[in-house]
Order: sequence, then structure tokens, then C-alpha cells
Amino acid sequence: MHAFIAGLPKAELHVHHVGSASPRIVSELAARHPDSKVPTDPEALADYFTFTDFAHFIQVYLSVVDLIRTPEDVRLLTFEVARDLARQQVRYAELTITPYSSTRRGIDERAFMEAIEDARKAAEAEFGTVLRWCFDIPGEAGLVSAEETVRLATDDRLRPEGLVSFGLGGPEVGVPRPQFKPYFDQAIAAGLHSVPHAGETTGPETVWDAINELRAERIGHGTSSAQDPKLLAHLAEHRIALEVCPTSNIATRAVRTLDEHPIKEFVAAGVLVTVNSDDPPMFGTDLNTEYAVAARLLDLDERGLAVLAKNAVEAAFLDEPGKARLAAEIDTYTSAWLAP
Ligand SMILES: Nc1ncnc2c1ncn2[C@@H]1O[C@H](CCC(=O)c2cccc(C(=O)O)c2)[C@@H](O)[C@H]1O
Ligand SMILES: [Zn+2]
Repeated sequence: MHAFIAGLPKAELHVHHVGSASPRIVSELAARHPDSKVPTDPEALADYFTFTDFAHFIQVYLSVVDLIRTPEDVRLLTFEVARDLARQQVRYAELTITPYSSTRRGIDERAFMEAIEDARKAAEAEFGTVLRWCFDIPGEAGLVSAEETVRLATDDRLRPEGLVSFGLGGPEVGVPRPQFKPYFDQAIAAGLHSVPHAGETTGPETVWDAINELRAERIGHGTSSAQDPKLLAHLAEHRIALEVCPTSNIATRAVRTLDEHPIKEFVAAGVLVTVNSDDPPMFGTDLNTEYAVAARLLDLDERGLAVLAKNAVEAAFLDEPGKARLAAEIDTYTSAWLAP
């Protein structure tokens, strides 16, 4: 099963840019900036990436954000993340980037956009992995961060070619979703898809707010939707996909144990479920491991895993020919694997 997953062509829809910095990438960045408090030795780093709760996770996350200080750091991070994705046979990935966190730390906004775009093109040429961007608001940083993020996402002189969607991340407690409606309206008017985090650390009402106020087309996590049968029915009926990240939910203590994860309830309710890795090195995982976890929790065989991979293709913000090609690649791979 592990070998099948490792070779399965996949799409990753929920993975954070900075949250994808592997020990290898962290070491390279820390060597450039030796004053950082982020440890570089992999064992100490694993310890550093053990979280007591969601707030602690965000605090550690921001210390890794502090390692990215120049456009060259941004380019290195982006290109090396693509390398790690390509190694897992990820053909298409939507990377969640928080440009505000970098621009407010002094990286020039134009140079930031050039760095990610340069890395995207180089990665596609070298690894064949197609990258697209989701720019997210770090909600806890306030409305100024929303204002800045939507400006960076919609100003024609800045907006990168690879940008497809607009998001909202960070803690949910004390950060009500409806206040971000004007910014989502503006992003949607500019042609971006709406994909906020919701229901990761608060209840189903946050997911309703994401749908009704922010016009979410997919939901980041949506874990607490399981508590509301009407919400599950709504998600299923409107094909609003959930970006499920099982190991992340345990690592941040959003869910107590994997066996209590509501992914089974989502599937049983007919919701379009996609499996993703969120901040893989920080949570000691990768996309292949998340597929293995999902296979166990949902009792999937190879065909079931191929369906899961195709769910991500369906939910991707990729054009129809691109979706058809990737879905066909998944089918061809699966048939060849199962052939006698
Ligand atoms: N599982 C997750 N669930 C939610 N979000 C996640 C998850 N993983 C990663 N993130 C990322 O964490 C960022 C949070 C950044 C943040 O809160 C903050 C607050 C105040 C100031 C600043 C700053 O930069 O100055 C930043 C989000 O934007 C999001 O992209
Ligand atoms: Zn996330």
C-alpha cells in the first residue's frame, strides 16, 4: 500500500509555504541567519516542533517565518518545497502563502512576487510539478493584514500569475470570520477563489460563516462540521470540499486522537473529502503519510485511494484539460498497478 501511495500521482490543495520548510531547508536558511532561535539539528528540531496547543504552534510557526528575510530566502524556500512535493509524485499543488508576514518584516513586495514566480517556473521546468498560490490573511494580525493581503492579491502590478485563491488562516478563537467579508468580496471580484480555514479550532458556526459570509468554495479543515448534520448535508449538496489534514489536527490538538478524527463521518455524509498535509515537517508528516492515514481510517484499498486522489483533482482550481490529464494519469497508474 505504501509503495502504491508513493507512486500515485497526486494533487495537494492545503499546504503552507513556510510550514513546508523541511529540516534540510530550515538548516539552509538558519545557516544564512545564524542569530535565529530555530534549531538546525534534526533531533532538536523535532523536539522544537512538538506543540502544547494551537497557540504554541502559531508561536513556533512565526519563529520559522522570521527565518525568511530576503527575496533569495523566499526563492530558495519555494523551489525546495516544490522539490519535496515532486519527490512524492505531487503533480499539482496549491501552496498557501502569507505575503503580509513577509512584507511587514521588510521584504520588498515586488521582489517577493518575483521570487515566488521565478521559483514556480523553475520548479515546473525542472520537476514537472505545477504550483499555484493561495494568498491568505493571517486573521489574528488584524484588518490591516486583510487590507494588505487583498491589495497584494489584486493590484495588477503585483498580483502573481500563479495566484488562484484567497484564504484566511491562523487562530479562529477571537477572530470572527464575518469581519473579513469585504476583503473576500474584493478578492472574488478580482477572479480569485475563496478558500478560508474554518472549523479547525472552533465550532460549525465558523464554517457556516465561511460559507455564507466569505463564500467559501472549499474549507480548510472544517473539522467541527461533523457536529452539525445540516452543515454536512450543505457541504455535500454544494460540493464544497473539505481540505482534511488528519495529522495536523492531532499535532495542534484540534482533535484528540486519529481514531476520533471525523473524516469517516464526512465521507459517510457524501462530502467531497480531500487529504492534505498542512505543515508537513512541523507535524512530522508528508502527503504520502496522510494518504496512508486516510487509508487506515477509511479502510481504503488502492481503488479507494485513487478516488481520494481524484477528489483532490475535482476540487482543484485547475482548468478542465489539466484536471482531465491528471485524473487520467491516476487511472492509468492504478490500472497498471492492479493488472495481473
Ligand atoms: N493549521 C493551520 N491553521 C491555521 N493557520 C495555519 C495553519 N498552519 C499554518 N498556518 C498559517 O499560520 C499563519 C498564522 C500567522 C498569524 O497568526 C500571525 C498573527 C500575528 C502576526 C503575524 C505576522 O506575520 O506578523 C502572523 C496563517 O496565516 C496561516 O497561513
Ligand atoms: Zn492550514
